[in-house]
Amino acid sequence: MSARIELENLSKRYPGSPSPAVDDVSMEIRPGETVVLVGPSGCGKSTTLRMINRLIEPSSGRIRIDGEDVTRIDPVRLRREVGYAIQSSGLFPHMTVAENIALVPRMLGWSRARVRERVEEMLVLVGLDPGEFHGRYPRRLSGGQQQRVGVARALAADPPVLLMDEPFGAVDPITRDHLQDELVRLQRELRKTIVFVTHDLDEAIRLGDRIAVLRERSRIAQFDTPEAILTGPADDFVSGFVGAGAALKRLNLTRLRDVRIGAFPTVSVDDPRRTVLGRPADGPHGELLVLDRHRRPRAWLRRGDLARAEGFPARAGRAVRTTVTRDATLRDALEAVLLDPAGRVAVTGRRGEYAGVVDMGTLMAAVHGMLEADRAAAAGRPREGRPHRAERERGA
Ligand SMILES: Nc1ncnc2c1ncn2[C@@H]1O[C@H](COP(=O)(O)OP(=O)(O)OP(=O)(O)O)[C@@H](O)[C@H]1O
Repeated sequence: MSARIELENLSKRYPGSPSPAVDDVSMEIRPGETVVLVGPSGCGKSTTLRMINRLIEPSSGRIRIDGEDVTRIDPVRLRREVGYAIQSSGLFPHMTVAENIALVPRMLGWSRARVRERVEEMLVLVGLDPGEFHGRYPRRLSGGQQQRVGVARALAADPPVLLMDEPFGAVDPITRDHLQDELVRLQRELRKTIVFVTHDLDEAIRLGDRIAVLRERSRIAQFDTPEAILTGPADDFVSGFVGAGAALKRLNLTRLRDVRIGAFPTVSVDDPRRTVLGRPADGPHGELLVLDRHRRPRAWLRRGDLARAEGFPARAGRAVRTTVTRDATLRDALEAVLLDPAGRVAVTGRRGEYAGVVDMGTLMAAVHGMLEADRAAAAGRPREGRPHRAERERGA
């Protein structure tokens, strides 16, 4: 369920301000896409966003959701149709996690049983164990957990539109990366129309199907795909904002699931010694990867390890310490490969099962492929029919 959002000559002048905070903005956001508004502090991103759910009334112009003027939609229905998540989660401190999530469904008059069921469902969706978190108060949650509850609350009434104002702004960088990945995963399932505000370009690149780079008074400097903005900034303002390292930033655009990962020789802990000895360690690193009974990467095995180990192969080799998931960006994978003493890292699927091995060779081949595609695009090949980010990542 998703909806089209149209902003039409939208302006906002705060009382007493000499100039408008938002000046004559028009844009169309397609159903099911994630649009990120990015721009320097004070340029009017939040004001623009909050006019969509009427937390702020426009001075002039119009906003339509699926063709309907939002000023005509009654406030209760608007809450149902537009979820809203903000920095520092905005949870009510005197309410439990469950009560916070139940807020809009209750307001809509859902039955107790339905509300209870929905709360559980939302907690599972954002990766929190209902038994553990249901009755907790927000002050007893970490920053990242609070943000998850904030997202669960915004999604509780299954709104077609989700507005997010720097929702991950207040958490540490690692948690933030994680929450961004989770949002990409959620969006793959939910396909909401999301408008997301941030001043962090990397976040915009990771999350946006399209990015609107805003300058002062929310004027649109460029509104396009992340690739187009990175490879063809419209003017000096955008290139200044994109800054140096555009090629490196591109690594954030691609996930391991989208690139070819070469096969690597593997054996199982249950394989008899003879089978393992018969298996040449013929990978690019002269190693075999030992998988446990659930096919999870367990140890790297070299020729020399074969003779030494007792209880072989279960206790042989070097334990696998770092893995990356297929949802990791190439940048995350590059970081892991650079930090790995042997320059290779095992890739895993959702349940930790083996999915391949990446090394510099894999990453370079992927980057070269991307650059070639860029050159082809620059040579004027049509880009119509470009699938949404979520579809691209599903491999559609
Ligand atoms: N309630 C208000 N009254 C008067 N001026 C306001 C009000 N809220 C925001 N402004 C002004 O409007 C402009 C845009 O603010 P807004 O919060 O929309 O920007 P932003 O791009 O979201 O900024 P940031 O990234 O720093 O959150 C700023 O100059 C701000 O000072």
